This record gives sequence, structure tokens and C-alpha cells, in this order.
Amino acid sequence: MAETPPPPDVVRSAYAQLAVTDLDAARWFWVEMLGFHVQCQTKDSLYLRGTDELTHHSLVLRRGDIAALDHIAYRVRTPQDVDRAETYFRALGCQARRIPGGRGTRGIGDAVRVVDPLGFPVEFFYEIEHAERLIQRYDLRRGAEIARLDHFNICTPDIPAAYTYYKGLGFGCSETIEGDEHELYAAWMYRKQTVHDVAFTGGAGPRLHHLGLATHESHQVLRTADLFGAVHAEHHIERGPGRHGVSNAFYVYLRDPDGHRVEIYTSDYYTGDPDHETYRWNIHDDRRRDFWGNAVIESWYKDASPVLDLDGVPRPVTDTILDESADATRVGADGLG
Ligand SMILES: O=C1C=CC(S(=O)(=O)O)=CC1(O)O
Ligand SMILES: [Ca+2]
Ligand SMILES: [Fe+2]
Repeated sequence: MAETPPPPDVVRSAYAQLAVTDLDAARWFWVEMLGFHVQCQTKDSLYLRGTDELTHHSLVLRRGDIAALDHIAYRVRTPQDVDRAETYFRALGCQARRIPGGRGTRGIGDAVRVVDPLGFPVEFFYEIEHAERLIQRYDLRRGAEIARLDHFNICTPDIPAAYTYYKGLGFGCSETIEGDEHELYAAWMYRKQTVHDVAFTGGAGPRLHHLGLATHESHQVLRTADLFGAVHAEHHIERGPGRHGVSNAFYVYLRDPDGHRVEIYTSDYYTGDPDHETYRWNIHDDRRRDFWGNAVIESWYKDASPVLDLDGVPRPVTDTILDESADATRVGADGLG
């Protein structure tokens, strides 16, 4: 059997492109309320970045007929890693499409877009335009004062397959939720030296569960909830504020006008040592999802955004095990249906 070529050297989760059905409503939510900086806008798209982000964008909102994930994107370490990504995914038998700089997402150079083994549309790029440093432009801060994109959370029915695939991409595993027999319910995996760049929530997939956005302080998480309450938009608050067991982050989850879920997240921890050990939560530990034992609202387990294929067509979802040869059992999100 032919040797799998080396994977690209992924640096971090870098940006997501969401299709939204009402760009003005999305602007209110993501710019006015969350405080993203508008780096660039066209009549159909907004290119957004957080206060700490020094590159063109970490979120693109584009007008679309349906609310969906257009793609997630990982930055790689060198231009040669874009070539490696193309070779790697073709060797895995995945659809891969090269997108020369200037023909893809504004601000991004040469890239490759793939449908990964879990069915997700994923872009790998190196070149991205640098942007003005706003880190200390406190005069421009607004709303939740989003600092940066932190992670993607994806819904997939086969958590062991997701773990194996991302391990193959060189991701470490910071935390898991496991059953009494160590069946894998969820995993948090990283390339940058924090808890995760990507996490897996059990359920029908491929679907986007949420985008995780980092703020610097827990008071900004609380202020986010207060801001939505203040303008009688509390229905956008789905879960929290609270303290996570997994990651130890302070959090609140919101739903945007299209239902896309976003987490405002702060104060996780360093994972950069070469012998960093995975912390394993038991599925019966009620502190795992919320350290104070608060219940997780059902919609958090059930709802997620559809994803598009490389031609913008919604991808079918499945809730069966992707790897028929595996003896893994589909466990669902924390054992729910
Ligand atoms: O970022 C996260 C960190 C922890 C959790 S959990 O609810 O504690 O499992 C969920 C999450 O994946 O959104
Ligand atoms: Ca609510
Ligand atoms: Fe998250």
C-alpha cells in the first residue's frame, strides 16, 4: 500500500467563511454586538477580524440563499505546505481544488480547498495580507471586544474517525470525554499551543457546531450577555455564561440571526510542551461541560449549521459511523439519541 505523503504543517485555525441570508442583520450581530473590526466590505461580503488579529480576516460573512458554512481554513507554515496539503489530501482520495491567489478569498494568496475525510470543506493557505495593528486601539473597541478566532467545533457521527484523521494532521489532543470503557464521546485537538483549534461534538455531520472566539477577560463574556439583554435580544443567548469543565474556559454561547452558533470564550491554558498529557473526563462527570454542574440545553446538542461542498451545494449529513471497518459504536453527543 502506497505510503501516505507527509501532512501539511498546520499552524492554527485561521478563518471561517459563513453564508448568511441577511448581511445587514449579520452585521448588527457580529460587528455592532460582538465588536469585530470590518477590515473590508463589498456589497455581498464582510471581512472581519478581532482586536488582536494582525492579518486580513478571521471571519468572512457572505450573502447566501441559505445559512451554511462555506468553509473553514487553517493557516500552514510555508508556501510549500500548500503543495503538501494538495498532495496529502489527493493521496487520501479527497476532492482537492487549487485556488491561485486573487481567485479565491480576498486577502488570501495561493490556497487549496478540499472536502476532508469527515466531509467538511476546508482550505489550507499560507499567504494572507497583513493588517494594521489594532491591539492597543482601545478607542475602537466595541461590544464583546472579540480578540481573535480561537477554534472550530464540528459535528460528526464518528468521533474516533475524527480523532484519527486530525492526529494524522499532527494535532495534539488536550482533553477528551470518554465512557466507562473509554469510548470516545468528544475530543479537543490543537496545533497552536492552547486547548484546541478544533473540537468534535457527536451527532449527524458534517455540520458546523460553532465558531469559538476568544476575549481577554471573563468580564467581556459577562458584558456580552448584558449587551444582548440590554437591547431585548436575549433570545440570542443559548447557553451560559458559565465555566467549562473541559478547557476551564469561561464561556457564553450565542446564536446569530441565521442560527449560526458562536462561543465567546476566555482563559483556557497552555498545551505547548512536547509531552503534554491528555486530560480525560468521564461521561458521568456532571462538571465536564459546565464546571458548576449546570445542565446543557438540548438545542446545544442538537442544532448545527449545514456545510457546503466546493461548488456551494449543501452536503448531505449522516449519523452513521463513517468507518464501517471500525468497531466504534456511534455514541451521539454525550449519549443522547
Ligand atoms: O470550546 C469548548 C470547550 C469546552 C466545551 S464543554 O461544553 O465543556 O464540553 C465545549 C467547547 O468545545 O465549545
Ligand atoms: Ca436563551
Ligand atoms: Fe467551543
